[in-house]
Amino acid sequence: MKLRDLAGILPVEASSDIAVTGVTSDSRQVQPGDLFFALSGTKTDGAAYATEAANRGASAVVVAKGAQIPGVDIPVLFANDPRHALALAAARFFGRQPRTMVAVTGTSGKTSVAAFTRQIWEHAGFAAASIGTTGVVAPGRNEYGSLTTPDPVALHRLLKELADAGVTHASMEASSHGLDQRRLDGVELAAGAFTNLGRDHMDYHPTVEEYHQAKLRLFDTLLPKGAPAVIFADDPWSEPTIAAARAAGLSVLTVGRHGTFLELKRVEHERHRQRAEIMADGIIYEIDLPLAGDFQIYNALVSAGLAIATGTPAAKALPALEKLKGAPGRLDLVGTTTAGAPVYVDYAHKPDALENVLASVRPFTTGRVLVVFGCGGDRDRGKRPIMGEIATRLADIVIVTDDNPRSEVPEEIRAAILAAAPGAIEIGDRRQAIHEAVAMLHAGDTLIVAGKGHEEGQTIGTQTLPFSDHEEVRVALRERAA
Ligand SMILES: CC(=O)N[C@H]1[C@@H](OP(=O)(O)OP(=O)(O)OC[C@H]2O[C@@H](n3ccc(=O)[nH]c3=O)[C@H](O)[C@@H]2O)O[C@H](CO)[C@@H](O)[C@@H]1O[C@H](C)C(=O)N[C@@H](C)C(=O)N[C@H](CCC(=O)O)C(=O)O
Ligand SMILES: Nc1ncnc2c1ncn2[C@@H]1O[C@H](COP(=O)(O)OP(=O)(O)OP(=O)(O)O)[C@@H](O)[C@H]1O
Ligand SMILES: N[C@H](CCC[C@H](N)C(=O)O)C(=O)O
Ligand SMILES: [Mg+2]
Repeated sequence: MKLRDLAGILPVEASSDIAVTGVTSDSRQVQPGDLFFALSGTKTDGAAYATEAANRGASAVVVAKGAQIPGVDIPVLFANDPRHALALAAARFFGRQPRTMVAVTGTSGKTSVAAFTRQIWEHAGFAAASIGTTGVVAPGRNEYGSLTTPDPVALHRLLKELADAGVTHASMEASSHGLDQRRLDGVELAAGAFTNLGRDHMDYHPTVEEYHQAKLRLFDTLLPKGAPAVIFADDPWSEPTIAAARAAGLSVLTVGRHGTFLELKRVEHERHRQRAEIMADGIIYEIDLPLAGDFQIYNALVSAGLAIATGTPAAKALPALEKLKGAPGRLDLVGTTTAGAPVYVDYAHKPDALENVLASVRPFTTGRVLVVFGCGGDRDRGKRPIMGEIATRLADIVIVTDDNPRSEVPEEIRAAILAAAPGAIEIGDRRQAIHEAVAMLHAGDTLIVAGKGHEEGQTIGTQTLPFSDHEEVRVALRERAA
């Protein structure tokens, strides 16, 4: 590609035949010929690395208008919004994406909705992929992920690979960080979805309103006019989201008890399944959803809404719900004690999710609900006492442990939770906490190990040690049975 091929995105001269052999926003990754985007970030300013990028052979550098930049002997291009320009440039550079792409935002349920939408499409016969917190899943491909919404360069490289491999449909998670940092600005979206809004990432967004505004970018900025916006209708934040989507000229499709596109007429929650009556276009579908957790029917409705909105007939999409498999680590039944007490691993690491998961196992627990959880270090400190209070209110036995303390002192994180969790037991070592909890189980009890879900490591300081809640639960159950 030539620099002039980025016309319309960057102020390039029509005659600029400088070769661009890649795009990157990290000076450490610059290869000769790359176009370097100097981004101002949360820790540092990429402009400070322009010289390093030039020394490594960058073809040109893009900086924000008005930014201070050291003198370099390569062309310097100015952009109003360099992150937006990077996303568009990455899309143009890689050039291909699956034809039908959808993105889902919301505080909880994104990973589940992305996974369910892929499964419904697969069921309808499409080559489909999902991209998000748990990684990339596509035909012949299943990779562990890191970011929920990958950075634009990684994202568009991936989208090209998927398209080249014949994937026609892809669902992705749009995190509030991803939306705010313009990571998906270059993706052509056929539809978008909203699940719900609760407290999350208060270390990044100053207020809940601003957090909501970041999520709304999907609807008011990214989706093309007239595109379908599938919105869960029963959340306190549904109304303002619907209003914003309408104002942006989208075709609003609501799902849930208050939904008109997919109306939930009746639902019976059972321990490992939900039986639901869903009305679509005047026809009632009786669905037996094989997943634990009251909230999964809502995620299933949003997913079916996305599949139908992008062309899968309701008569195919809704029956596909009967075959859904949960995303890894989302109210995932790992095993039961010999007396039949179930142990679930769940990714609830924020207040609303913890509240939902504990509330949804209570009706099926004749004995006690036990919960093992902690809060991540270098993340929102405000949620710690809130989660302590929720656990104490909704569980009978609360064990507070560590969950990725990162650079913080683990005892201090635990103390912040314990301050609002009278009677809770403190066991810092997560392995020991899980083993002790499993040892406490009697017939009729339910244990939830919350916070890490699919994660495969425990980050202490800057080191990530291998750790899996699934594995520890399995070992503890085996030891107990022996
Ligand atoms: C806080 C945050 O979101 N940071 C993201 C952001 O980094 P940043 O721009 O703030 O980085 P920075 O360190 O200040 O550096 C500024 C710029 O200088 C560049 N640089 C830096 C050093 C150098 O030597 N040379 C150089 O060029 C950097 O590459 C960067 O472009 O942009 C980077 C590129 O896209 C991301 O990798 C990075 O994610 C970090 C690793 C992260 O942990 N993000 C988490 C919080 C996150 O995004 N989470 C969400 C939601 C999770 C969920 O709830 O599911 C997600 O989507 O995963
Ligand atoms: N619709 C929902 N409403 C409330 N809680 C939910 C819902 N869906 C999932 N949860 C809870 O949130 C946890 C995370 O679910 P999921 O991974 O699907 O959401 P997410 O939005 O991708 O979260 P993250 O941003 O952490 O990746 C689940 O383990 C469950 O406890
Ligand atoms: N993507 C989220 C996941 C947090 C999961 C929890 N296990 C923690 O480490 O806090 C984050 O990085 O904030
Ligand atoms: Mg997710």
